[in-house]
Amino acid sequence: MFSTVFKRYLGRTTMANQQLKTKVQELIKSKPIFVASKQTYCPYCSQTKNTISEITQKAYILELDDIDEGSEIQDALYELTNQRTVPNVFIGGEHIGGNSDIQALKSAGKLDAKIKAVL
Ligand SMILES: N[C@@H](CCC(=O)N[C@@H](CS)C(=O)NCC(=O)O)C(=O)O
Repeated sequence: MFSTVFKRYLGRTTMANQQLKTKVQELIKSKPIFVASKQTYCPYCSQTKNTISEITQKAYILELDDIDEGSEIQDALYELTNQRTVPNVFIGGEHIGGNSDIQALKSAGKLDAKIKAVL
């Protein structure tokens, strides 16, 4: 009995996570710039958002600490990118990485063109 209930619960959970993962994948594909962020305590997120906002206001920003499904979305992003930390940035559907990757692109003089190419 317990095992049946547990399996049903697990099955639903897996399905929900798969649906969420698919939703996240769709967002990443459809948004020119996608940033998973945490607004309450993450200085790396602030720096990334500031850097991107110097180039465009069109970034799609998901504040994971501001939404109910935030931690499940963080799990989905981990499965998709092997990166659990925020910020987690995609440009034109391509996984860029975190703030250090954004700052490295900026320092190399490549961020501006990379962003403008997908807008
Ligand atoms: N090297 C990373 C550092 C990012 C980082 O450490 N982010 C922290 C928040 S400031 C994090 O994701 N901690 C785990 C969590 O919040 O779940 C980068 O450049 O983006």
